[in-house]
Amino acid sequence: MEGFTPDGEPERYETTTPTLYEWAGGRDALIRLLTIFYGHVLEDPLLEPVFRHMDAHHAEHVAVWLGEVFGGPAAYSGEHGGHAHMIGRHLGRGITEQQRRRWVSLLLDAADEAGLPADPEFRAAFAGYVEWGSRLAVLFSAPGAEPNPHEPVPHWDWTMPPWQPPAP
Ligand code: HEM
Repeated sequence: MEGFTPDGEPERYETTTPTLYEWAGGRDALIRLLTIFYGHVLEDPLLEPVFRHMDAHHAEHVAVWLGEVFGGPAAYSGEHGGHAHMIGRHLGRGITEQQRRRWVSLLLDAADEAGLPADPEFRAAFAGYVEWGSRLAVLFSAPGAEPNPHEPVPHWDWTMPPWQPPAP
């Protein structure tokens, strides 16, 4: 990475950028986030009918998915059926744009409530993924959609890495 000395001279230094998973707080933080989120989903008139019969472990499974996407353990691929399984859970559901918007809005609110890092860099990456992924969910769920089940679980990264002080 390149920075500048106090005299304005270029200076090179090494930093290790943490994964989004680590920055978020790891598994516990994601479980807290998704538990809070799906609690609110079930109180929401637009989303409750969609999630009324969700699996008892749904929040945990989506936390594991997000963990893998954000650079944590590849546990969704290893233990939960990977990308193909996630796609299969959305097929034929006909998710509307209004429902997608509400889903995104509640998840961003839940990030505050769960105390996820509020720095602009983390939230930009988080919101970017949620916007992208939720639009894909709408496409996967549309009548006649035939998404490719062989794709791997996506990996999301910083759009703008967090600033970290140079190593001494
Ligand atoms: C970034 C966006 C999204 C991600 C990452 C995501 C992720 C997932 C995953 C991983 C599963 C499978 C969970 C398991 O293995 O048991 C799932 C299921 C499901 N998703 Fe999504 N999803 C997204 C957006 C949405 C949206 C916008 C809706 C609807 C408004 C939705 C509705 C559902 C439903 C109804 C299920 C099945 C729940 C059950 O019966 O257990 N998803 N989602």
